[in-house]
Amino acid sequence: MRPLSILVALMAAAALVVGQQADAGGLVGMGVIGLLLAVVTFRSPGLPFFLRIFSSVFAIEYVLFGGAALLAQLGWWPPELRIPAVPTSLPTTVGVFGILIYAISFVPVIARIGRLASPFFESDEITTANLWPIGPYKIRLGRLGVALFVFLIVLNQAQVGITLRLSFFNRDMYDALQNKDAAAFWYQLFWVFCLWAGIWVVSGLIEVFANYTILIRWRQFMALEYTERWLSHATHYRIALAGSVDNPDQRIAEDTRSFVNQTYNFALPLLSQVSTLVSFSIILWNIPVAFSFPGTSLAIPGYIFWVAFLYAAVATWLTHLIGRPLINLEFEQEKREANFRFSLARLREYSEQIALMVGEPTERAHLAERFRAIVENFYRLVWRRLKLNTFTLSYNQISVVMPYMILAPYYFAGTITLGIMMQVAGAFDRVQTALSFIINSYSSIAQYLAAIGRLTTFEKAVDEAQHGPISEDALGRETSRDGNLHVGKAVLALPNGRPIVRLDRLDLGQARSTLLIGPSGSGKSTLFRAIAGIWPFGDGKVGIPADARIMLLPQRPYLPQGTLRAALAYPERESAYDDDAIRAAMAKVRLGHLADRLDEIDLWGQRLSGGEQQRLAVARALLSKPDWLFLDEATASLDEKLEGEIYATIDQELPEARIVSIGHRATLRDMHETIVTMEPNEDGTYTPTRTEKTPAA
Ligand SMILES: Nc1ncnc2c1ncn2[C@@H]1O[C@H](COP(=O)(O)OP(=O)(O)OP(=O)(O)O)[C@@H](O)[C@H]1O
Repeated sequence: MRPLSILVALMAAAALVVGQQADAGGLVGMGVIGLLLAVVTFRSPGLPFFLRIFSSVFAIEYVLFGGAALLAQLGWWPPELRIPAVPTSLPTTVGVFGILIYAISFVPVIARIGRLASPFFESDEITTANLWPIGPYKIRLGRLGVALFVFLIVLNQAQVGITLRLSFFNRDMYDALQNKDAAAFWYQLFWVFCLWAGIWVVSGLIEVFANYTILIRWRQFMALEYTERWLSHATHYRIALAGSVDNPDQRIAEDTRSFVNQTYNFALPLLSQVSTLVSFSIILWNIPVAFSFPGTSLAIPGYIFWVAFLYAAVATWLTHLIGRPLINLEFEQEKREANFRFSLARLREYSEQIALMVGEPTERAHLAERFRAIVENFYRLVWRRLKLNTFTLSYNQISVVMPYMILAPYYFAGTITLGIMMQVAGAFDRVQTALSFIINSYSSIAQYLAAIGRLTTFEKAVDEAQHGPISEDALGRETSRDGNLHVGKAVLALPNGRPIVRLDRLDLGQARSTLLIGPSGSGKSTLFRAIAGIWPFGDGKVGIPADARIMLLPQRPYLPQGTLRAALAYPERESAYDDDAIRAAMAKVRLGHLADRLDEIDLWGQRLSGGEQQRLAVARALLSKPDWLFLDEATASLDEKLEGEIYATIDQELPEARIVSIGHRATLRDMHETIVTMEPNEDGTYTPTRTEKTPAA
């Protein structure tokens, strides 16, 4: 950025010197703006990367256009080019844009957009791009993103240039019509129009391709990045426990898409609207139509421009007043839609349980309730949109005739030609469309802001789960040196802060197997969760032997989508174990009858019986051979005999592993060396206490 800011400063200084000598106010203005631009360009490394892209583009354009304007001023502009000389207003305008970007970066919502959008453009990931005619080549994803984005910015500005050129075609064509000059008319139509319209079409096609490419890559990057952060360190579980954000799935799937599309759909059109505004404003400013304050001879410079400007500015302000409540309504709508989807997904997941309980009427009522919430908010949205549309539609209609109403008296008086009137009508339309960009896209702005809000709260929740009050560090981990696993000086609490387990020290692993028993709700599973490092509420230390591999089998194991083999290998990949090892493990947990269906894809979580699912989970442990195996009522669905056999298998197959079980059955006592009981305290908490082992009755 530094070399660029020096270049800008040099150009500004040159403009000031030449401007001063030639007494050219335009050049002096360009120089002053340039100096300011040099300062903000110098400071722009402090901006989010995404905004820096814009500010660099403007700084480069300032230098290029500024150089051209300077040449023109010095009379060195080559006439052979047959291109009109660059006016000083062009570099001045892009300079103002550059300064504006810096200024708006302090607006909180813009800073937030910059922060959310930047990681894609900074990504170091290597990817393959297919660029015709070069073919596929490797490039950093961030670089590809920046290249495409800059290309699209420049293309958009070029398109503004083409529209500007076509507005002159309009003027010349109407003048030819008015003068009944057939040759000039056909020349304009065939040569001027066809050429520029052709360029316009081709640039539009290129834009569509570049646009879709950047959008899908950007979205892919964001969705994967959010998924990774959500999944790492059991963040998804902790966020759900803390209840800090609703529907994270919607945020990853829908809001990233909405953010990427809308950021693009606002940034570029906004840029081209502002460029349009500036370039067509110049046309309006120079229209030879005078208006004096009544009773005086004081003329208003740029009268038509001011009319267009005030007309659109007042309308934009009114739109904002009418449309503001849409932002919250859109936010609420998305939330209610996501709640409805979530309820449907849960119904599918618990389909069997619901069918067995004949819970369909209750489910139907619940779903109807959720949909009623959608409809309720939807009507509020429609009502608000109706109010907004009443205004915008009327406004758009009035805008069609507005310029003619203003200009007709001048045309009839012969002050302006038909061509000029038509050109001004077109320019008026462009200027007011550019200014009413906000008016016409207020609903999408509301949706955009809602998506930004949801992504920001999601990021905050992820951050808290990883570094804040509900992070892994809440119940700190340490390395145990004696080979045992211990929990020391700990208080485990509920999400609302109520303590449920207190203990000074609990050592596990001195005995090969330990059974944890106690009343229901006394915090046994919570203690397991704390040992696994996923319970964020409370205080204390959990000591784990270095490099110890821990596996925890819950009462209801999770079976992923896909083949039975994938379910057995989970959490490893499907191909992690060879066929023989898998079949042997299945036989040991009495699942041999399923050995032929290993590669069948099914909803295994709904297909297998509860006992089969629990044995499948034990087979995972046999395959993975952990150092520590925690079973949280992991065999509760088996009959006592089978449970005994499974424990004997674990004993035999994992001779090195330490086993810790939670279970209520008396027969389990015989299968463990020591017993730890959750003893009640006076304050309603429980403390795990080692107890004498008495044989089962
Ligand atoms: N996410 C949660 N939010 C609020 N309360 C919770 C949460 N998880 C557990 N609890 C509460 O914490 C207490 C201990 O639960 P835990 O599952 O640890 O008990 P447990 O001893 O394993 O019970 P059981 O023998 O019935 O399985 C219970 O009162 C339970 O309702």
